[in-house]
This record gives sequence, structure tokens and C-alpha cells, in this order.
Amino acid sequence: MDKLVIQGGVPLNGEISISGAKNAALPILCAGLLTAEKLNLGNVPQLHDITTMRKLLEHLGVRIEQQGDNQLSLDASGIHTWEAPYDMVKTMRASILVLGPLLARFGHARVSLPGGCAIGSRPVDLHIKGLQEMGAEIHIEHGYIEAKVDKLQGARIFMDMVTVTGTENLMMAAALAEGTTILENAAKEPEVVDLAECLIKMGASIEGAGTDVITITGVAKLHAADHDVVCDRIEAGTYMVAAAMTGGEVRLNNVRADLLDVVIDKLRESGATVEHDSHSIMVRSQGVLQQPGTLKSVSIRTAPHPAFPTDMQAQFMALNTVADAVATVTETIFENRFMHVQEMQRLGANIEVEGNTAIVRGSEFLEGATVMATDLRASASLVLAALVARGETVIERIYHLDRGYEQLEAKLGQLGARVQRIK
Ligand SMILES: CC(=O)N[C@H]1[C@@H](OP(=O)(O)OP(=O)(O)OC[C@H]2O[C@@H](n3ccc(=O)[nH]c3=O)[C@H](O)[C@@H]2O)O[C@H](CO)[C@@H](O)[C@@H]1O
Ligand SMILES: C=C(OP(=O)(O)O)C(=O)O
Repeated sequence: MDKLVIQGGVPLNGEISISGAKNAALPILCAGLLTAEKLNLGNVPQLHDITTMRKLLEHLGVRIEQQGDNQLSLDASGIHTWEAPYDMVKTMRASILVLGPLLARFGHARVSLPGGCAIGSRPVDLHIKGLQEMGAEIHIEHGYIEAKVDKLQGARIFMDMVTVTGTENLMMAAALAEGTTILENAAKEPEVVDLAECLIKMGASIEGAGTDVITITGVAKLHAADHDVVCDRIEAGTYMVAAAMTGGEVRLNNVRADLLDVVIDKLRESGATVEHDSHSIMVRSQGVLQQPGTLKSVSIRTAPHPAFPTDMQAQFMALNTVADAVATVTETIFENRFMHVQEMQRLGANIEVEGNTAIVRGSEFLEGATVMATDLRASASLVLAALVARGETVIERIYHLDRGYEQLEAKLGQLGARVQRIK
């Protein structure tokens, strides 16, 4: 299994380009199932999760052509099965996003239950309840969601928790339903908005994406479209924290600062300077390498967008391990998203966990060690800690990073970090 070896202690300087968002590209690839015409996508990141989704869509009968490094063309005119098998779904939770489109276009779907994952239980009851309210007959049998309907009917659906994938599944289903669907307490994440924009280009009638009430008026058929995936705000946020921690001056290109308001606020609170224009963000900081204690501790609490994103929690935990005082990090979305804590402790971090809150006392320095992580953002946070740790850190199980960070070592290397992948 591949490992990353990082020699800490180098301030980051230079510029890199931010990739398309994994969490937008995955649902948008599933939107390709909604039409028999071509969906041409640009800015699709080359990631392990994208390969997994391609395999699942190809298994269903979608023809996918790679037309450039980041361009894919999907043709779902020849779907020959409505089944997403366990082996394909278990490795990636976003596979559940084929459920809504298959049911809406073909009236049938058989999708393995995704089950829990390292960060928590991650139920899909709200996806199922919403589709039932639209008239689908759904049974869970042998670990599979079996769904059938003659024609989905528009409905008023209230989701009692904010779920990003739930909102996306129901929005795609409603695009081809008969009548109007109103999704209440919908997720407002930028990735939901990007999916809605792609569906609108395909002929869907959707209003309110980005607010908590989304209204979708079903149409008989969707058509061909071209769409570029929105930038990855979490990838960008991760490099911004890296720059703040190590010091130096880093410019991110192909990024939208308006998607990162809360992250930018928190970085400024930590003492970093953040400037931006319409397509780039610059982070400048003294960092902790020259002078420990120059970063201020910043407390965070994760919550649905536009509040602080759960996908940036681990990275800010890393920042707080070398900041000047005490911060609390509270996770309200997932019950088990603190797996980086034990590994950061191996690097010398001072963190105590009480329920869903971690109390992080900043240390003067971290020390390199061998660590591993069991999920994507936890792995990213260990990379950040390693960049400021004294000596060498070995990060194991980096397949998690390959799920979500395009060319991580190359990008960090471009900024001057000493990072090497060992096969
Ligand atoms: C609101 C929020 O921060 N969403 C994040 C969540 O999205 P996503 O919406 O995909 O995550 P989930 O759907 O798994 O869960 C969000 C919350 O809703 C609950 N839930 C969800 C669906 C359901 O049918 N029933 C149910 O109870 C979950 O237990 C969890 O507490 O994880 C993604 C990957 O880390 C992030 O990119 C998203 O930003
Ligand atoms: C946890 C994440 O992804 P997934 O929902 O695919 O597990 C993530 O993007 O941080």
C-alpha cells in the first residue's frame, strides 16, 4: 500500500490550481443517468472516487468517453440493468445517488444499502422516505433497496435533517416526476447548487437551489448539456490551512472565495492574511515554523452550509494543535469524526475529547512519527500536521487521500513541501 513520507519544516510558497469538487462531480455523473442524450462534463477531478463511480455507471450501461484529462462525455442511452451491487456501493457512499435517477427514468432500481462508514452510521432513511412520498414502493431486502414506481409524482417533502446526498437524490428524481416537488429543509451546500445548475442546463425546472426550499417542476424528458464542475472548496480550504500553518505566501487559482466565507473568516481569526479576487485566493502568514505561537487558536463548530463545513473540521484541528492557546472543535454532523485525534497525539498534539467536542491545547511543536488514518479528511489533517512537525512523518493508508485530493504530492511539491510517495 502506498505511503507518503513528509519532511516537515518548509514554509509553503507559490501557486497551484484547485481541481473540480469531488462532492459535486459524483452527483453530476449520476445526473447523466437521467437522459438518453449526451452529458459533457469539464473540470472533473481525476480521483479514485471518480473511477469508482465510472465503473458503477459503466456497469449500468452508461458509455463514458474520456476526452481530455478532466473531461468526460456520458451516454446513458443503453442502460441494461437497474442494479447497483454491494461490491460497488460498499467502497463509496455516493453510489446511493444512482437511486433517484434510475427510479425516475426507468421506474425501477435495486441499490445496495451503503451502510455505515468510518465517520459514522450515515443512514439513508430520508432518501427512501422522500421517494416513497413521491409514490415509489420501496422495500429493503437482503441488504438492497428495491424500488418500483409507474411514474414518480411531485410531492411536498420535509427532511427533518439536512442531508446533502438526500437533497441531491430527491432533486434528480423530481426532475423527471409528474408535477411539482417542494423539498423543505433542503441542503444549501454549493455542490447541491452546482448539481441544480447542471440539471437546469439539461432542461430541468428547478428554483431555490442554495436556499432551504427547492421547488422542482418535473419535465417529460431531459436533454444533452455541457457543464463544468464547480471548484473544490474543501481542497482549497485544505491548502489554505497548510499555508496558514507553515507560513509563506500561497495563491490558489480556479477557486471561488464566495464558497469559503466561513473558512476565510476563521483563517483571518487565526492571524493569517487572506485576499481574493473573482478566481483566486491568496493566503499569507508568518506560520509557526519560525516562531511558535504566532497562530491564534480558533474554536469551530460544524453545521450545515453556510456554517462551518464538517469536511474542514480535521484540518482546523491540525491548525489548533500548534496555535497559541486552547480551542474547542465541536462536530455536530457525524458521530465518529475524530479519528485523527489519536494519530495527532502520536505527533505530540495535546487533545482531549469530551463527547462531540475536542479540546485542543496548542503545543510549541509537533514531532514526526508514523501515522495512519481511516478517512479522507483525517488523512488530510495528518498531512497538514506533518508539514509543520519536526523531522519525518510517514502517513500510511493514503488511498483515502487519493479518493479526494487530485495530485496532492505534486501540488504540495509545487509549493516547496518535501513530500514523497512510496509505492
Ligand atoms: C450537512 C452536511 O454537513 N453534510 C455533509 C455530509 O453530507 P451528506 O448529506 O452526504 O451526509 P449524510 O447524508 O450521510 O448525513 C448528514 C447528516 O444527516 C443524517 N442523515 C442523512 C441522511 C438520511 O437519510 N438520514 C439521516 O439521518 C446523517 O446521519 C448525518 O448526521 O457529508 C459530506 C461528506 O463528508 C459533506 O460533504 C457534507 O457537507
Ligand atoms: C467523507 C467524505 O466523503 P464521502 O461522503 O464520500 O465519505 C468527504 O468528502 O469528506
